[in-house]
Amino acid sequence: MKTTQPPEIVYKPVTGGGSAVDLQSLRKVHGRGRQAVTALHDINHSIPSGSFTAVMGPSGSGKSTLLHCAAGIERPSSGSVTLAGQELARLSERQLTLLRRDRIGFVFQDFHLVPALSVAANVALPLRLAGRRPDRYRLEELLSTVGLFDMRRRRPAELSGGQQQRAAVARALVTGPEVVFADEPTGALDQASGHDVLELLREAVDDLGTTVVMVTHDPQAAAWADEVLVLADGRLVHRLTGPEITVEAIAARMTVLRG
Ligand SMILES: Nc1ncnc2c1ncn2[C@@H]1O[C@H](COP(=O)(O)OP(=O)(O)OP(=O)(O)O)[C@@H](O)[C@H]1O
Repeated sequence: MKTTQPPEIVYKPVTGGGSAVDLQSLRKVHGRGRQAVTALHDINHSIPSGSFTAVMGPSGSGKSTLLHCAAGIERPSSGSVTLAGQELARLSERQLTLLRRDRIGFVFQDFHLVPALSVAANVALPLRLAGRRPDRYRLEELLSTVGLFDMRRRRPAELSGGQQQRAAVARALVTGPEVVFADEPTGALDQASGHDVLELLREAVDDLGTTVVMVTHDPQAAAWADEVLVLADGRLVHRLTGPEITVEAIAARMTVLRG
């Protein structure tokens, strides 16, 4: 019997100047009927390849929903998302899983490290899951970059929160992803540890050409970005770029929204 396999993804490399994430008329409704909540209304935005974007907005404004739709974790209700050159609606679940595994990195507020594995094994995990043998030299270089080489044999519980998050950033970068999505990566950290994590994300953009998209509540964290998107009630209500981005300007914008 002839079986029809979904075609493997043909990756279009995202080249300089292109967009890493493209959102067209993106709309997301959670739930149905009377329970329905429109979390995103008609969002149009392109995130340039090799840039650092911060997504801000009051609680419930749609930040996580935007991140999840852009990363292919949630399907939009309508509109389109193009991520790393792929229009997500055209991909099967398996293709989407492969795209996320091979081309995308994730960093979460609460680290999501595997407690039973060493730091080195946690960092190498995305490669193992992809059936790729980690290159020892590259892995050690990455562990050194995030300042964890000497701690590589420890378990996550033997690290501070900041060290755990640096391990999580290394894990997100180990496959050489085009886009890293970070959901409140400094939310559980003190200021000094948060600074270290933001510096690593900034270096990934500047040195490796990675695109970083980060949800944050913190104007200090958002000030590391090249562009700050501000959401309110599921709409993109403001953008700050370049010299407009200062901690004070971001904080002032958030204060206006909180009323
Ligand atoms: N699974 C869901 N089912 C129903 N409503 C949802 C669901 N997820 C989110 N929502 C609603 O969608 C809206 C946007 O939620 P979202 O989590 O994206 O906001 P957020 O800006 O990330 O909030 P926070 O800063 O509090 O994390 C909110 O009104 C929320 O209650």
